[in-house]
Formats: sequence, C-alpha cells, structure tokens
Amino acid sequence: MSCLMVESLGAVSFESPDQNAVCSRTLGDGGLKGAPAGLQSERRGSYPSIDLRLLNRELSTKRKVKRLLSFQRYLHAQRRLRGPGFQNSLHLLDEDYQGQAVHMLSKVGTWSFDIFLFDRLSNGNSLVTLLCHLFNVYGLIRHFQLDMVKLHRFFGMVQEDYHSQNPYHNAIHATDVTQAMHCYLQEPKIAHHLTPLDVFLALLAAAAHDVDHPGVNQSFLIKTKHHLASLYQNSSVLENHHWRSLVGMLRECSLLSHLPPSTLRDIEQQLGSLILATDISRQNEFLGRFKSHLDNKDLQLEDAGHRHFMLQMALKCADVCNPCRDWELSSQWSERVCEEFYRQGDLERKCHLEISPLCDQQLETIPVIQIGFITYIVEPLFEEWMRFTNGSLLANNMLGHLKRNKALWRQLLHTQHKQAAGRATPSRGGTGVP
Ligand SMILES: Nc1ncnc2c1ncn2[C@@H]1O[C@@H]2COP(=O)(O)O[C@H]2[C@H]1O
Repeated sequence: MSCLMVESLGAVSFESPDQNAVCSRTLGDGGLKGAPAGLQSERRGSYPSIDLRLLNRELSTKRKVKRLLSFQRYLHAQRRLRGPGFQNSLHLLDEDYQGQAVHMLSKVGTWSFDIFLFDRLSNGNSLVTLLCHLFNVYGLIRHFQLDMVKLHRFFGMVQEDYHSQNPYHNAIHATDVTQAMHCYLQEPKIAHHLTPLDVFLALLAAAAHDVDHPGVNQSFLIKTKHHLASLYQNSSVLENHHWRSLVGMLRECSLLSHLPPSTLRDIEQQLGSLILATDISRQNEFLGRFKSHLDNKDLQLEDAGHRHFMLQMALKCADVCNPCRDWELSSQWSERVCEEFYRQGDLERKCHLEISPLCDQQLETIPVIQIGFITYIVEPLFEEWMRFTNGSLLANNMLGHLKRNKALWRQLLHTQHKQAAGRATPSRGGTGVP
C-alpha cells in the first residue's frame, strides 16, 4: 500500500502544541533538566548509572544525532554504524521466515503458542508483527481511523524501547503478555462485553507495560538514587516510567491526534491505570478487591468501571502467566527471570550494596524461586481467575500447567538436594586425610 493511500485512511488530524511536542517523551524524566550539558541525551533511558557512564562517553562522539535517543535506540544506531554483521545476514532469510511467522499467527489464540519460535521467525520483530495482526483482526485500525504509517512507526518505537539485552524484561516478554491478553479477551465471560476501546486499551497496555525496563527493580533504583526514583517519589517508579514513556510515544507519533482532546486524555489515563496495576507490590490490594467482587457476585461487565477493573486483572494475570505455560516455554521464562535477578545481585555486590531478595546467585536456586513465586503470587491469582471465568477451558488448562510445573520444580529441587547431600557425605572408608 502506498504512503498516500495509507495516509488517506486516517481521519483528519489536528495538532495542538502539547500533543505535538517531540519532547513529550521526556514526560517522565524531568529530573534531568538541571543536569550538566554533557548528560542531556540520556534523559529517557532509565538504565542504572553505571551504564549511563558508558552511554555518555559514546554520545559525545555522535554529535550528528538529531533527535534525542533513548538508550535502546542508541544501541540500534550503533549496530547500524558498525555495518553488516551476523544480525544483518539474517535479513537474507526474511521472506522465508516471515512466511512461517505469518503462518504461526493463525494459531495466535492458542495457549501453547511458542513465542520464542515466533520471535525467531519474525526476525526479532515479534511485538510489531503480533500487534499489526491483532489490530487488524479486531478491526481497530478501521474503528479508530488509524493512520497505518503512524501506527507502524509507533509499534516499532515501542518494540525498540525494550532492552534486548535484558534476559526477561525485553520485547519478547511484551509479546508474550500481549498474546496472553489476546487469549483472555476471547474468554466467553468477557468477549461479548468488550468495546473496541477496551480491546485497544488492553492490547496497548499489554504491549507497553514494561517498555524501557532497565533490567533492575525499583529497590535498586531507589538505593542507587536514580533520577526516576526521585521523580516518582519511590512509588511505582518503573510502572510510572513505562506509562509515561508510552504516552510520550503516542504523542510523538501523533497516532491519536485526530481524536477529541477529552477522549485522548481519557485514553492516556486508562492506559496509566492499567499499567500501574502491574506493580507487583500492589498484588494483595487487587487480589482482595477481586475476591470480594467474586464473593459478592457483583461484577457487572456492562459497567465501564467494572470492565476496566477486569482488564486490570487480565493484565496482571497476563504479566505473571509464564508459570502457567507448557513446561518447555515456562522453564525458559523461569531461567530468564532468575538470570535477570542474578545480574542485579552481581551488580549490587560489585557496588557494595545490599543484595536484594532473590538476587543472590549463591543463596537462591531457580527451583526455590519458582516454587515461592508460584505458591504466593501465581496460584492465588489464577485460582480467582478460574472462579471469575466460571472454570473456563483456558483457566483449567493454565491451572493444570501451573500444578505440573510446580511439581516439576519440586522434583528438581529434590534432585538438587540429593546431589548436594551426596557431595557433602565423605565416601565410605575414606578419612579425607591424604
Ligand atoms: N517465573 C517467575 N519467577 C519469579 N518471579 C517472576 C516470574 N515471572 C515474573 N516474575 C516477577 O513478577 C514480576 C511482575 O512485575 P515485574 O515485571 O515488575 O517483575 C516481575 C518479576 O519480578
């Protein structure tokens, strides 16, 4: 489709100064305003200061960069400047691989969808590929009169602003959460109540809920006095940053600039409320509300407020659903998330900071972390989700995987204990003295 044709699909748009501001993506980063001149280009990246030093050194040699870059986009630019390498050689296979990725999309509503394979087949573009597909399938482009060029640019920005070097909080996680959200939107209990706006918000929030995640948690940002921590007053620091980054990207692309300002404000607020609900420290608050609605049987999905709450719960479930996937997928997520914890722990050790819970590789094993996470976070949430869906097929499937995976982690833990005990016991007859 030519650009002209694509442009003509969009509705007439108007530009207001504040929507149009390129620097709108700095919404979350006012804390750097007073920083010395050489520091200004890092204003979006939330990466810990230890890496920002590297960024500054490199940026001082790239005076021609026109737009302020996030940490992620800067790395991409670097890759392009380095010339063809292994990554680029994969483009030769684009058509073949893309064809298979498109084929996979016919099964995108199934719970066993292999997101890692999909990411490889789409050449690392799984988030953009999935979003384009879902926006089409749900008729959102037509409904909201979206400009395809702006939309594609926006999806690309979201995907690029995930840090590919994070083992867990990267664009594949965002794709995984978006795919899970798509599955939940198909739940019979929910599906026929949803408006196009609900679907639009749910997919966007899922896709961007961890955008520009630095690969360390809030407590790390607080103890290293990161500017984002002071900006958001140590409260839902990362979630606020994900939300404000998303709003910045929406404004920068002027994707929704043709909508009335009040609608736009409402969309931005609802996206915030959805993304902020993923703060895991608010788990009990949300679970308590969910339980009491279910006990009182008072959730009315015709009511917009109730639907919004249900979307918050759906996003929370999607965010932590990895232990509910088939073992082959689930165990990969477990390894990735623990690797990210351990990296933070190593960084803390190196900086002589107190090592955060779960982050000490010498103390915490993957099976122990997984059993704890399943028992205290995932099981209680998905048991309520099961109740909410009236025991749907999908909910049963997810809880089935969850129980099996927990049993497998227990088995692995048991094996590890036996091996450790074997190593600790001196061999019979040996004194251990040479
Ligand atoms: N498999 C897992 N094991 C342990 N923790 C997890 C797992 N999956 C998700 N999490 C945690 O759940 C949190 C959800 O919010 P965050 O994305 O901030 O960070 C996530 C991780 O800390």
